[in-house]
Amino acid sequence: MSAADGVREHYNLWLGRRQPPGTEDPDFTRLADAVRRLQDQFTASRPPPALAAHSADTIEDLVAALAGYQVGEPDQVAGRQFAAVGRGQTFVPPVEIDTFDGDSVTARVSFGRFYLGSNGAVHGGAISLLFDDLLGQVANAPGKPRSRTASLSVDYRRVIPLETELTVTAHTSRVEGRKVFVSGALRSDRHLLAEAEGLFVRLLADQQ
Ligand SMILES: CCCCCCCCCCCCCC(=O)SCCNC(=O)CCNC(=O)[C@H](O)C(C)(C)COP(=O)(O)OP(=O)(O)OC[C@H]1O[C@@H](n2cnc3c(N)ncnc32)[C@H](O)[C@@H]1OP(=O)(O)O
Repeated sequence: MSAADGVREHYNLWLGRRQPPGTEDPDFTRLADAVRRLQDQFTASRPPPALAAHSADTIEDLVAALAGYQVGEPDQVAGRQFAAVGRGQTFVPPVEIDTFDGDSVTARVSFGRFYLGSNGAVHGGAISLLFDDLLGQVANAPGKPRSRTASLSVDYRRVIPLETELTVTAHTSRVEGRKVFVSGALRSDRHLLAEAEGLFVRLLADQQ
């Protein structure tokens, strides 16, 4: 298997996996962290018009500079910086793994201002996003056949606070043929905040 195939094999599957050799990109990871901070600052800011216009000019220059370096999915580095919290991507909130035994994971997460829904609460879609990504990683743990989300159900038990360190857990609850059921929970230090049940269906050869 070539190095390129090795990267493809691990396409966006990071939990329990090492960074494929030769794919580390610390400068890109730093860029992703900066974009993430930009998302938070942008969402929270109310700049005067001149600063808004100047910021737009600056970002448009950056977009133009990056336009010359677009690559296809096999060569993408975003989301594949497995050693870094946030993985060099800016979509899923950064999850810091504490334990993972192949079937269950415990981790910490904090939602920045970018993920605000309203009235101080994290957007419900961001919670589903967190669960889909983490439960999906458990379903696709090393050595397991590839699977995709068929169904994801989230129960929102309490308002989820921004900018607060929370604990997120997930574990495989059962496997029935091609169906892998993964459960998840999000907790503060005092409360259960949300729970999720995911069904991940193992792919057939022609669905890979
Ligand atoms: C290359 C792969 C890479 C993996 C990506 C990793 C990225 C990591 C990113 C992180 C992770 C992010 C992950 C993501 O976000 S993955 C992205 C979001 N998900 C998708 O795009 C999946 C789209 N759907 C499909 O492709 C097909 O529907 C699949 C493949 C899922 C099943 O279609 P297929 O034709 O193959 O199977 P089947 O229909 O015969 O069903 C089989 C069994 O399943 C049961 N069933 C099915 N659906 C449901 C349902 N909704 N509720 C309850 N049950 C359901 C069904 O009754 C049957 O049960 P049984 O009768 O046998 O008992």
